[in-house]
Amino acid sequence: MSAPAHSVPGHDRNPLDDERAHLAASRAALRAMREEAEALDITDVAANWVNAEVLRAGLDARVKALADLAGTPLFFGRLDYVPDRSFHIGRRHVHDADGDPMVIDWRAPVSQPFYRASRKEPMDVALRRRFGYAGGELTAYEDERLTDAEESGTASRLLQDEIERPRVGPMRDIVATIQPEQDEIVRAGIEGSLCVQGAPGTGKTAVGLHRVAYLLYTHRERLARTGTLVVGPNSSFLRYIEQVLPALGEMSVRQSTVAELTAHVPVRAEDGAEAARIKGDARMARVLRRAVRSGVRVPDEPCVVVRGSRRWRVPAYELAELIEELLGRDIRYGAARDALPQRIAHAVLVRMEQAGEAPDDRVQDAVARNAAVKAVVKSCWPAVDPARLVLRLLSDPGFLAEQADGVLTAEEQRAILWAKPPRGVGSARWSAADAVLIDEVNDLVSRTTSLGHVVLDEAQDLSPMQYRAVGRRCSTGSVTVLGDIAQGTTPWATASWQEALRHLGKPAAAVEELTLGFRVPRQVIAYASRLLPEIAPELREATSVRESPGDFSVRACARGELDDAVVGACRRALLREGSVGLIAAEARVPALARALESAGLPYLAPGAETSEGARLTLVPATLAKGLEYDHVVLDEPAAVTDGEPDVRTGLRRLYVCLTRAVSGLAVLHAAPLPAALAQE
Ligand SMILES: Nc1ncnc2c1ncn2[C@@H]1O[C@H](COP(=O)(O)OP(=O)(O)OP(=O)(O)O)[C@@H](O)[C@H]1O
Repeated sequence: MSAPAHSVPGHDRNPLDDERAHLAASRAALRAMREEAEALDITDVAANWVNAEVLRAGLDARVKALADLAGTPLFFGRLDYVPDRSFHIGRRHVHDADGDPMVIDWRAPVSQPFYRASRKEPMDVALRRRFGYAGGELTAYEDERLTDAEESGTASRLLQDEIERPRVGPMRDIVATIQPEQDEIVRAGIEGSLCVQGAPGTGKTAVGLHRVAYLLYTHRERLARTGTLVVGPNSSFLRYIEQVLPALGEMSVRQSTVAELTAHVPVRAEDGAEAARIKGDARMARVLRRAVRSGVRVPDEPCVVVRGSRRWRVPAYELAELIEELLGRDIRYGAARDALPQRIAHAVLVRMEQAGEAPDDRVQDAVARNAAVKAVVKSCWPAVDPARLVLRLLSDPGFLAEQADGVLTAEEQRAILWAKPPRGVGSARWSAADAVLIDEVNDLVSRTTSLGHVVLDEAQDLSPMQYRAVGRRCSTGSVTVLGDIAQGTTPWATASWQEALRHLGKPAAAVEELTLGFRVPRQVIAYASRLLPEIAPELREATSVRESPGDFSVRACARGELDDAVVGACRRALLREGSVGLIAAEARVPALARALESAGLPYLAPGAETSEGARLTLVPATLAKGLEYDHVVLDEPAAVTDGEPDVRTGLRRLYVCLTRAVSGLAVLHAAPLPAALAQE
């Protein structure tokens, strides 16, 4: 590979000049494409006002997608195929006035070798060129001649610079530097569901977002119809990632937390760990299924329908057969309830025909709406209100005992019963886990609409019932599950991906592993990995592709000096380039906030966008997951572990906090460190 070049011997013209000319021409072509879209007159083609509005909205979206974002390179790479075909690769497709491509979308099949081709497998690529930019200006290029036996393969400087670049602001796309093992996940087919286990900073979130962009490009129409969804752990995380997909030209992807997906009631209470664990257990699905059907009964009286002067009688045993038959079928409770009046009406029609009448469909519909038929349905297959049903289950010990018999122990039942039963759905103090139970009942009553593809990030933290809630939102679509078992910090965190996939309803999904760490410096990841034998002994230690060793320090202070020392560490970190995250146990946040304020250091809350002018964020340990900062100051690890209900969860929380750093980590403590971290 040649180093970033500014001139090439033997050539009069600097290739950079040619590339700059191509960049200018591509920009002009993009401008022309946008102007053409803006100028399109739809009055002749749109038959009516509604059509015109739909067309206009589509065009507006197209014009927006054609914007030439200042500071974002229009292309970042080039592939020369043998013989003699060359493509520039960028975020979007650009063509000239004749329709010939000037820039190819990174997601197109011809772009794939940019990410995958190697000396071992050149994939017909003679030359791969990467471009370096400063702002929107092309400043360097780097060539790899994959079929040239003379050239030795060395690491790409531009790639390395991109990885090491200091961070500030929200998460960025990685489209110019997706690595081969990541690309395999990004471009995996839409039919198969996938699960990715990866250590901190291996790019799981980045890969998941690029995968959505890839699938939208490859299956545009299908996914426009069925929809896509990205599920993340909390709103500050979603704010951190929300600009990646729009930067890739994709505006239509919904991003949500599990809590938002299941927000059927206002959540006003928090469960204790034991109650939450039981409510999140998959056995609850059995209890709920039973509870939904608990009101179904067989009648002991016939149904008598009066029409004109005649009375038609369906005997009780025949009604019972209809109900038994519906119970035995695998259809939703609500669908069966809708079907029952038609079944009874059909039984009446059979009798009419036997009596020589010739009733048609309209008669059947009328009979189905007859008061006597409705009365049978009401008493034998009662309507179920999901929130009311869950309320009854959690407040009526007798009802719960009946539905949970043989499924939950008496002790478990006691643990989930409300101490003080609420008066009604409106006044109940619902917890997040209760909302998930209501979501399950909703689905038992009427099927939840499935999306085309769902990306589930930080998946290790979900309870089995939460997996089920996500699973029904992709029951006929596919899912990409991303997570790290070692970062599971809920009492119900999943122990194995196979189990999680079963609850999601995708037991056949392949489990892949990402192994290269892009975020955390080598020394820091080695330090954090000392916790692995205790928190996830089956997992391998993460690697780091970062060249710079990073700053790393652990400092013991006297108890009374800790706050000042932490403020001092933040000050020092702010002298460097990039964002600074002060991570601390929730209980320590108020004291540290006061210390920062009296020191005159302004700070942000997690999720608020960092900028050159506001680079320090005070992050409670519970919200650190998924985020990253150039420099991390970690306050009092013992307080972080003490904030969790058990030792393993505490150490896992600490592992998450230790692995947020991009360039440097300073650990400050007054209390003793956990044993694994205390050893020299
Ligand atoms: N191929 C790549 N090129 C450049 N940067 C990358 C690449 N892959 C990942 N990164 C960067 O590494 C950092 C970590 O990525 P990401 O947050 O996706 O990791 P993660 O596996 O989700 O981490 P965690 O488990 O801690 O949530 C991000 O800044 C991301 O942009």
